[in-house]
Parts: sequence; C-alpha cells; structure tokens
Amino acid sequence: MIQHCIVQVVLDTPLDFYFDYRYPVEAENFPVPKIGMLVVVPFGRREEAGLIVDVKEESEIDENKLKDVVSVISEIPPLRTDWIDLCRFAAGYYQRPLGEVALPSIPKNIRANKKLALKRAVKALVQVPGNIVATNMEKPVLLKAQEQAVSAIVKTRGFKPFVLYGVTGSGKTEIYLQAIEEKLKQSDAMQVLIMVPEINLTPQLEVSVRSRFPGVTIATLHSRLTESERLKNWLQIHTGVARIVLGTRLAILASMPQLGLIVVDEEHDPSYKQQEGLRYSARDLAVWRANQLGIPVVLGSATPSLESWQHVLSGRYVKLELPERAVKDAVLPAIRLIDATREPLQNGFSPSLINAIKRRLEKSEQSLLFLNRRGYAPVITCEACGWISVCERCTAYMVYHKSHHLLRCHHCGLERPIPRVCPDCGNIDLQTLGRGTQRIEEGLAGYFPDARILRIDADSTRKKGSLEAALEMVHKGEIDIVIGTQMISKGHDFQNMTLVGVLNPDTALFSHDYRAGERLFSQLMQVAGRAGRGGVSEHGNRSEVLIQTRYPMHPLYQAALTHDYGNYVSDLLMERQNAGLPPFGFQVLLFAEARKVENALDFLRQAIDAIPEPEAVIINEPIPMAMMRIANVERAQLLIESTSRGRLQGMLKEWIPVLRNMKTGIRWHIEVDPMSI
Ligand SMILES: Nc1ncnc2c1ncn2[C@@H]1O[C@H](COP(=O)(O)OP(=O)(O)OP(=O)(O)O)[C@@H](O)[C@H]1O
Ligand SMILES: [Zn+2]
Repeated sequence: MIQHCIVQVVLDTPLDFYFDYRYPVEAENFPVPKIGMLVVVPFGRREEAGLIVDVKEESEIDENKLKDVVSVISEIPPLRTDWIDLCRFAAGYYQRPLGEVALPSIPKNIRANKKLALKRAVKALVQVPGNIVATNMEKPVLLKAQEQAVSAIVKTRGFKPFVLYGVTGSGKTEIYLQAIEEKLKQSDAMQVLIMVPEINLTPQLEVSVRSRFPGVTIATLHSRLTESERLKNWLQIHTGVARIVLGTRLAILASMPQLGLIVVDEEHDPSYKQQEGLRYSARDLAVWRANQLGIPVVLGSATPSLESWQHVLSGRYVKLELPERAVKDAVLPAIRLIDATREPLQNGFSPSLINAIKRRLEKSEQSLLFLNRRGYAPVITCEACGWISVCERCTAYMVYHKSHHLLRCHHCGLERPIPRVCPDCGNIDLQTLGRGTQRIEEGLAGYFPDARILRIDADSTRKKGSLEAALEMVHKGEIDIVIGTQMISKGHDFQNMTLVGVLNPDTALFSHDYRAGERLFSQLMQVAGRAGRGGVSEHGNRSEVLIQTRYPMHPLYQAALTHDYGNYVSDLLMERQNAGLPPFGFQVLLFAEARKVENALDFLRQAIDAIPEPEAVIINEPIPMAMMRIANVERAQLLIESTSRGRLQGMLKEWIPVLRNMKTGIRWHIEVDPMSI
C-alpha cells in the first residue's frame, strides 16, 4: 500500500486558504516533499500548479476527502523559505492571498509544467566559472564623494538602507557599477539586484552594465519579456547562475537565493508602485527584503521621496550625498522662469524660448522640449454651441490625434472618427483646444523649417525597438530638437543637449492630489537634468532650462530656480506633518466599481459599518473618484487614515475578511500606501 503524507499548498486563487493534499511517499517521481517545492494538484475541474508551504503527517480534514498531488515539478529546485516569507509579508501587508502573490511571480511555463521546455531550459543553464569581473575595462577615477559612497556601501555588513542623494549627472550609475563589482568580488556566489522604474526607457543602463561585466551572466526581468525569455532569465536567477539582475518593480519578487545587494535607481519614481493586482511598492519591499537578508540597499535619486528623506532625518537611513556633477565642468543648468502672463505664448511658445532654441541651433547644440501631453490637442470643441469631444465611456475628453485622423480616449482606448460637423448643432467650424506633443511638433516646424525635429512619446514609439532607435538618433546627433513626454525626461545621458524647455507644467499646481507638487518638482529636476551633461559646450556657454509658467512666484518654481531640493523638501515635510499626511500618517484606499456610482458609494458605506473599532482610525467620506467613469464603469473611493501603521494594519486584518464575505456583487480592491489620492 502506498504511504501518504499531507502537503499544504497555496494556489493562485482569490480564496485566501491553504489547501491540503495527499502526497505519496516513496512513490516513483515523487521526491521527498519539501517546503518550497512546486506541485501540480487537482483544483475544481482543472489541474493547477501550487507551492508547498508545509509538510505534515495529518490533516484536520478527513483524509478520504483529500485529493492526491498529481505530479511534482521536480525540474525546478525548491523555492527557499526566505522567498516564501517575502511573499507572505507582501501578501499580508498589501492584503492579497499568499497564492496570488507567490504563484504569479513564477514563470507561466513552469506553472504549466511544460516538461520538455523546462528540461531544455534547465539544461541550457551554464554556470560561468572563475574570475568574472572585468578589471581591464576603463573606469573613470571616482570623485571623492563617489568614492566615499562606494566605500560606505561595500564595507557594510548587515542591513543598512542608504539614500544616494546625487544631483542629476552626479555619477550615481558609476557608484552602482563599482559597488556591484566590489560586492561580486566579495563572494563567488553573491547576486545583486538593480531595479529601474522602466527598463525600456533606459536602455543605456543595461548597455553599461553589460559592457562593464562581460563575463557575468546578467538577467533582465520586466513585463515585456516573452514567456520563454522569462523562463530562461528567471531560472538563471533562481539557480544563482545570473549574478546581476536588472529589472523593473516585479524583479523584487524574483527568487534570488544569493542576494547580497539591492540598488533602487530613481527610488522616488511612482512606477515602483504596482497599480493592479498586488498593489505593492517595490521600493518598500526592497528595503524589507534587505532587512530580512541583512544586506545593504541603495536608494538612488536626485529628488528622493519624502518617505526616504524623512527616514534620513530620523536617522533610520544613511544619506550619501553627491552635490556636484561628475563630468568636469558640467555644471547644473541655469533655470529661468518665463512669465507667460507678460510674454504671451504663440503656438505654445514664448518668444524667449523660440530665441533660445534658435541660439542653440546656430551652435549645433540640441534642445529638448518637454510637454506631458501626447496627441495633437486635448479636445475639440464647437464654438457655436459649446459641444466638447468627451468620451462616451469615460469622464474624460477624447484627444485629437491629427496624424491618425481620429479622436482617442487615453483612458479606455476608444477611437472615433473626427466629426465633420458638430454632432449637436451641425456647425461646421470645429476648433481644437490646447496643445499636445503633435501640435507642438507642427508649430515648431513652422518656426524652424530646416531643423531636424523628433517627437518621442507613447504614440511615436509603439513599435518594438522604435524608442531605442529614436534615442540612438538623439545620441548620435542626428536630431536638433526633441519633443517628448516624461518618457524622455529621466535617466538619459545626452551629451550635446544644452537647452531644455518646459512648456506647460502649471496644471499640476492645481491638482486635488497632495503629491502632485512633489511629483512636478522631481519631474522638473529630472528633465532639467538632461541639459548640460557633456561639460562646457564648445562655445563655453552654460546650458539652460526655460520653464514657461503663469505662476512664476509659486514657491515650487522659486525652489526649482536654485535646484534646492533639500529646502523645498523641508517645507513640504512641515506641511505634511501638520496635515497628518504621509510620511507622518498612513493611508489605505478602498475602491469600489459598479455600473452606477451610487451603488459603489453604497458599498463603501456598508464597508464602513463593518470596520472593527472605527474610532481607532480616521474614516473619510466615501467619494466618487476624480475620474469617475472609465469604460462605462463608475468608481468611488474611501480613504482611511491613521497615525500608526500598526493600527491600520491591525484593522485591515480583521476588516478585509469581512469584506470578502459581503455578498454584494460589487467589485472592490484595497490599496495600502496609495501613491495618488
Ligand atoms: N568619476 C567620474 N569622472 C568622470 N566622469 C564621470 C565620473 N562618474 C560618472 N561620470 C560620467 O558622468 C555622467 C553622468 O553620470 P550618470 O549618468 O551616472 O549620472 P546620474 O547621477 O545617474 O544622473 P541622473 O540622475 O540624471 O540619471 C556620465 O556620462 C558618466 O560617464
Ligand atoms: Zn474612454
């Protein structure tokens, strides 16, 4: 007779349980069961991959009711318990079932137990032996501040979070590279993780890492990998073959058995927060993971998040500061505010900006124009009756895309032909209002018919490889003027860019979201940071940034003038403290979706009634979301706050199970530490 033991398994289902299965002991193809092994089990009518989280002799459930494990995915070495603990922490903190955290972070091909593909992939793994760090490669001599930073990082034993606060162009990348090199030399097995906000936006970093460590297996992880690439890279990482992992936020959930250093580049970037499913902050998980493993973590930015800054002030994190640019004579650009109330804009441009571009063109230097709005015009309208091109499915305007001859909703993707006449009154004279990158491009060509102008935004770079090609042209000097959205504003190391124009940043000043100012400031610093990186131009004049605004006296712009992040941040922190907002208070948002917003609001009101100990937290009124309807779904939100993270977490632990049991038919989800309100 076959002997059985019981394995407890988590599955990728919204049911927050662990499931018991019978596991045949000493049967063929059934190795000794271990925590961290992947198995295939029957679940409902299907078979599913599951992760063993416990092995025991008996189940609380009647053995006859238990089903048997179908097979073991034994090609894959078991996942380690520290990785399971990471998933467990993320699941607990961000309020998702463990199975929905752990399983999706394992490649599909493994979960589907594609034996042949797995065998092949495992066989293809090649351990690179011996001395792997290229030492003969030319490296710049570190500046004093860089050297101190590298040394602080590499001599750290145990957990230590560093905030690498370095102005744009101060050589943070070089610090990462040299710290990584030292770390890899410290042990033959050690792995390091470098996270970036969006890998496709910074192909340069991948190139630098690869050329600096030609003998090292480097694996990338991001959402645009094909399934077979993902399998290959994940396996390289999981088996320790890859010593350097370069990835976006999801890389923090990879299984890295020998992790010894984590770098989070542009740590302030909102894209470290996942906006669906498990709504985690990869930056925060990185710090947790470093603490768990007792290793250093480096959070790099020219404009660190208020959260990290506050930790520096309180002494929890260590600040490493790079106050100057690394390249000789590459000083930060001069920032000038152009008062758009005194210098009226034409076609979106002030005369000062046009003149500045002209001067750069005459010197064969490049200019960058930044406008965070793609499309031709944000809206078209009828002057006779006031009709406006709104999306029929969203509370949003349809954006006019001239080159494609259509109206497009940037929220639900709906496309409509451009009406020849006003749909309401029949007037034939429809007007475009406002400006997007396409219209700016058109206007600019009018001023500079001979200039080589390139627009880089989500519309111009849809095709795979087109962004890389566009960036390449800019680097090679084949472009005179770049017009771009935030895609172009960060990370790029342009050598001949000496002018940055910021076209229309004011809308962020009036946002309902209290983080909008912080975000605008860091965006301004980032985009300004693209100018003047190559050192003094041949003509010896300083690079400059022109910001067109109707509110030049606004404190945010005044602080930007002097690149004084530290000062600006202390003011912001004071405001936040007085208002009890993060990083001094903690927040959770409950979102609800329904056909009618009233139903969503009703659900939120019921949810409030279910809060255990409501007096222990601050409960705000449920409100419709700022963008209330998207794709015909109406949305409302409820904000809950507390001065204590622990208290908020304690409340959620009791509250969420109650919500799960409320049979309302309303879709809802929870977001802990939301990045936007
Ligand atoms: N010690 C050094 N000596 C000379 N040049 C250096 C040194 N360190 C870095 N550089 C150069 O300085 C430039 C800017 O460096 P890097 O791109 O790393 O800056 P960064 O701090 O990451 O900037 P950003 O925040 O804008 O991304 C690069 O061209 C790099 O090669
Ligand atoms: Zn829409």
